[in-house]
Amino acid sequence: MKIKTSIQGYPRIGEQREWKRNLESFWKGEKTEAEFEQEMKDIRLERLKQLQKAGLDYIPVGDFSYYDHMLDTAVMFDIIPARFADSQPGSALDTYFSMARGTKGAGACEMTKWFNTNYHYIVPEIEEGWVPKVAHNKPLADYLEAKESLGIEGKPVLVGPYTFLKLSKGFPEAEFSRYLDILLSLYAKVISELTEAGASVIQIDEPALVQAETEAEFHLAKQAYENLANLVPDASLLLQTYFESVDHVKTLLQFPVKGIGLDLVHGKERNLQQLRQEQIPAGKVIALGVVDGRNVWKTDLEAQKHLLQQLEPGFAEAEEVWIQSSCSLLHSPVSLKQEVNLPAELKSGLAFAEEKLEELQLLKNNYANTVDSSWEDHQSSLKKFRETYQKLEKNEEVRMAMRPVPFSERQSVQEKKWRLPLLPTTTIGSFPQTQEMRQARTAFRKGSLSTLHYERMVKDKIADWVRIQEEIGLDVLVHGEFERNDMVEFFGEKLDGFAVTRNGWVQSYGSRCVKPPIIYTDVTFAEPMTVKETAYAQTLTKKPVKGMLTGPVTILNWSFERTDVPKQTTAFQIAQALQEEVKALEEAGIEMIQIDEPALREGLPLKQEDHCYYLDWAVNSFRASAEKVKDTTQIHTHMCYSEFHDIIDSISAMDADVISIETSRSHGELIEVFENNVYDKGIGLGVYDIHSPRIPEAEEMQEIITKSLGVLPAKLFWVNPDCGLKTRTEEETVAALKNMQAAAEQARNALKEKQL
Ligand SMILES: Nc1nc2c(c(=O)[nH]1)N[C@@H](CNc1ccc(C(=O)N[C@@H](CCC(=O)N[C@@H](CCC(=O)N[C@@H](CCC(=O)O)C(=O)O)C(=O)O)C(=O)O)cc1)CN2
Ligand code: MET
Ligand SMILES: [Zn+2]
Repeated sequence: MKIKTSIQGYPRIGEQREWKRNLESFWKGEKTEAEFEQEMKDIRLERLKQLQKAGLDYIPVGDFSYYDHMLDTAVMFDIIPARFADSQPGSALDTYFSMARGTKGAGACEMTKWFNTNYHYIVPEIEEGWVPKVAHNKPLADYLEAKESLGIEGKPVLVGPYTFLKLSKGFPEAEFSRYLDILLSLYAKVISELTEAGASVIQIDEPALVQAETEAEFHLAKQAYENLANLVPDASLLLQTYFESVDHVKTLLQFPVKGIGLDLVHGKERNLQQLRQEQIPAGKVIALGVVDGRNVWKTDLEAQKHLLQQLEPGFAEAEEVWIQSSCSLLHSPVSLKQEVNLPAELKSGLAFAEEKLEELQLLKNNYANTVDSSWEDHQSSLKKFRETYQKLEKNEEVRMAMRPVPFSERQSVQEKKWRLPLLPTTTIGSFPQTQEMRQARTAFRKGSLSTLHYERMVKDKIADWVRIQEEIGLDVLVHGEFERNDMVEFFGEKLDGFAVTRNGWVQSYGSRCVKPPIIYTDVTFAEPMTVKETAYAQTLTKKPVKGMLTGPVTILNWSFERTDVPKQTTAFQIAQALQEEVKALEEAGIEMIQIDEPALREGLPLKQEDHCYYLDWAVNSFRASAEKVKDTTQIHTHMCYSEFHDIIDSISAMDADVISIETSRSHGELIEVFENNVYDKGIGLGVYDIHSPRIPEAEEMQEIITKSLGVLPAKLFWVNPDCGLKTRTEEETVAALKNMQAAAEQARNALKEKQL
């Protein structure tokens, strides 16, 4: 068996987030385009050198991006909405970033989650007037650059046509096949140029195939690849799937491509079961994801070796067997090298992107031979970790959780208690995190700023923003989350059972990164986490201050979770810990509490058949965190950045008194849901996009409010932005919120007039 190593992609951000810094300083105008491009090239080549040094047999090229690989693909095919083409006298790079971030004249393209990850992609908008063409063969440029600069024979990586179109919008659903054909001719051009330039294998990513659950859908994809094979008969394509199993492995093996890639970590059982029954056709390549590409745990190489050995008979005719990560390492932190503060026993159980490359190499080198000492070291440090942490001490019994009194009864007692105006205004929690605040936090961590000084700064910020909110006239205030680095990491630092890293950054969207905490043992409440800041804010105003927590499902989904404990067990443990925080807030007089669950939808399994089970335990975990409050205590939740249409019943089952939900980047598509689905609790539909620096006019927001009031009762409707404001400047925030308040007041007046 000829074993080769490969990965589907590697982090872009660099060991010290050089990539992020370069982007942000360019956006601020601190760098010329030429300087920016040069720095990006340096980062890109440095990264390739590293992959080369690691001894990978197939090095991905073209997965590097200035923002997002879906956006790259759209721009490559000249899929640029007219609003940008028209309003942009600048360079191609300006247009590219305008699509991602919006400009004064044109709202940004929609952004949404990449399958079930915390990575966001830019949704391509294929408009009526699109003239199909290959504007710029970016993978070719990247392939040639690697070859010419470093002598690397790279493996170009493309988002496949089926997946690309599945994730695009703007064209009629019924014309999917027609658009797919158009795209195929463009892909053929890109691929044939790559092949002519010498690319010996091209990875073509089709993660959407894991969601093709019917034979018909699979057939459509197969047909597309048959057409593509006719257009580029000489190309050597490796069709890569990941994040789940494929329902029809047998059919996939019949696609006219050189090789197929399967995920043997996520969707392991279903993929294995099918693979065991197949013989890989002669001359094909089979690529197996055996190292988890999106979690941080060391791979049990012994187990993976055993797995490969079991499968080996089916590979007798295969030309090559690739062992690789389960998906692109884009979703992994970069390197464990800098994690000097983690307990040794924990660190011995971890592997980040760089270490995962070593694992692949180890597995390859020790597959046939007797094992060497580095293999033994690897396995024994994994064993040390397991012995120290893996035993669960507190196996929380997962049980049904529910507030004792239904919303219909809570509503009237809450109305009496809170006496809010019609269409109350509020925000989602965070206010701008200034550079100053972040630097102070970093200094505080390092010990160069005293606790007293740091806490004073936080308090001052809270006081400033309570005043600003009162001046604007908002009805329900927040403290602003200035003490938090991130809505999940912050709780990871305070709860027991979590570890936080120093530099374990992962790209979330654009230049924005997150540092997911690591859940390595039982999760428990240690001490109040948010009471001090919230209660302080409440002393400064007569208006209600809404407490702000991150929900159990979101904490779980945005952390690196244990893979040996069922998710619902961990989620329920987190919920129990949060319940104590909720109680502490209530005792401190905070009786409006928001428990954010932006990641609830993203955690939805990719297969339809697994949805019910997930939603049941996820919704129940949320309810468990809020279960023990007084009837008058108003529980809010917040969700953003996802398609909510299909889970609206589960959202209702969360039983929050008020939900705020993102709508503006999807241009009000969510609003239509409420025409059929009666959502009968308080709801705020986001009236403006906070991820863009653009300041919305009051009229635009009033229009969204009016449209929403066509389908939702005014009595239940709240006015708020799409999400938290931590990424915006103070100036942008104040201006936008003033307009929002004006929009709400205009809408209130209009309602009153109607009633007269
Ligand atoms: N976990 C998570 N997932 C999420 C979201 C979220 O908020 N959290 N929101 C949605 C959108 N995603 C987002 C993801 C990241 C950020 C974001 O602002 N990230 C920051 C980092 C946040 C952070 O942890 N900041 C640290 C700062 C650490 C730091 O970089 N300090 C500097 C110094 C300060 C500076 O120069 O800025 C240093 O040490 O060098 C802190 O505040 O303590 C960034 O990339 O810039 C926003 C939204 C979906 N997924
Ligand atoms: C990604 S959801 C963010 C919710 C959080 N309370 C904030 O305002 O930042
Ligand atoms: Zn949000």
